[in-house]
Amino acid sequence: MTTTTADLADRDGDDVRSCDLQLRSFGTRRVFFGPIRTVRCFQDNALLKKLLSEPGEGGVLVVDGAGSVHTALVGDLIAELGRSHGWSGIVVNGAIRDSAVIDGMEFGIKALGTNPRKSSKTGAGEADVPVEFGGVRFVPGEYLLSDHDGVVVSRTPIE
Ligand SMILES: O=C([O-])CC(=O)C(=O)O
Repeated sequence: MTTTTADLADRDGDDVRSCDLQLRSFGTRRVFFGPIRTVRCFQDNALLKKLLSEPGEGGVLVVDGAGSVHTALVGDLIAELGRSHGWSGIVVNGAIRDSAVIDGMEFGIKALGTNPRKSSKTGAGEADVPVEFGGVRFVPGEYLLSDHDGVVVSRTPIE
């Protein structure tokens, strides 16, 4: 991977699909990319835990938690599930916890922030549907690159 999000912004100009949210970075993998899978949920993390327990095949899980930072959608155990199942990283429109541990993990996470309060575990939500936040539509099967400058989505694979 030599392409940066700034390269994609230059390539696509006004059409660049760059997320406007100023997400915080966690984990040692500060650059991650791959095909998109999605979960939409609200303060409930059973569904995303299920997906991260399946082979990730280098994908990026985009979690639309509706911007709620009231509960943590990801903690160190769920992050480790994703890392060990071959996911490249997770982008969360919501909060995480156990951030000190996650910061030492070879994994990539971007999230709005942190909150130690746990989420419910009913499985409510939807998987693999298009989600939208920060002015970007995240479409399952399209490609996402996250680096030091931001998060950008592309219809074509990023190399
Ligand atoms: O289980 C949770 O709700 C999140 C968590 O603490 C973890 O992943 O370690």
